[in-house]
Amino acid sequence: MSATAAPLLDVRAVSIHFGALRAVDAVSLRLAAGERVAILGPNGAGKTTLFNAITGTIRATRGQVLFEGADITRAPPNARAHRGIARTFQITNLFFGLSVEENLLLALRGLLRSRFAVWRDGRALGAEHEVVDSALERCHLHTKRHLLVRELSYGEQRQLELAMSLTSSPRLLLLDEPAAGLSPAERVVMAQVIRGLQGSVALVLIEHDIDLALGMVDRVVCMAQGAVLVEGKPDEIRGNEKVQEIYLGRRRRA
Ligand SMILES: Nc1ncnc2c1ncn2[C@@H]1O[C@H](COP(=O)(O)OP(=O)(O)OP(=O)(O)O)[C@@H](O)[C@H]1O
Repeated sequence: MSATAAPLLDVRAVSIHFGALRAVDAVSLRLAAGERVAILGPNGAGKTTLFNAITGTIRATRGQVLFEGADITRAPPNARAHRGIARTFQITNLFFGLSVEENLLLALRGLLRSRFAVWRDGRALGAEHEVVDSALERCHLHTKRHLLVRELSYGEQRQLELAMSLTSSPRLLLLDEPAAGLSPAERVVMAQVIRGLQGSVALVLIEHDIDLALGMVDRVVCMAQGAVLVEGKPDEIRGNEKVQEIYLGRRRRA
């Protein structure tokens, strides 16, 4: 990030309290355009709560969240989505009896309802197909476009969730455990898809598989007990004793 450019995302000393519990305690996080950051940490560290404060499903008790310089601390999730922040759709939002392409068009039209008139001229239809083609390519689903969602493997359905999030052309995408429940082979594909997004969209991802996470991002923020314990590049995190103790050590004992 250059010294003068405003960060894409600027989380400033955000705290989130649930009664007496400080689930997130004065956490700051800055992301440049296109940067990819993983949030790691043991159960209860505050990862999901911080993530939700960025998407807007939880409001910060203290601190500020800025996106492209605008204060969105109090903005609801749909206003944040309109500004360019997306999170993955859940499989429960997919229409299993419709094709992959139809699901993507529905995601896109849901978003575009207010931008285009109900009727569409040829130019708008062409623009829609460009967005759908690009999402299919980027999520390795271009050969599956006419299949029904129920005919996809579980891994492909997760890829489709990601593709649907891309239809809004977000500048920041939040991924909550994108590889959870996938087979080893499906995890490899998901990691390729996520790495392939490099440069086009900034990412904040929570992932419990530390090796997978370290291979997908530029920077890692490791949280414990609501605070940032360590922050650094994947190689620095791999060799960090504190991280090994609280995270890798925990996993070795498991
Ligand atoms: N809505 C809520 N009300 C009360 N406490 C909550 C709420 N949401 C989370 N917490 C508590 O806040 C703390 C942080 O939870 P959070 O889910 O953010 O952790 P996490 O790092 O995402 O953990 P995990 O990896 O298990 O998902 C935990 O102690 C949790 O019990």
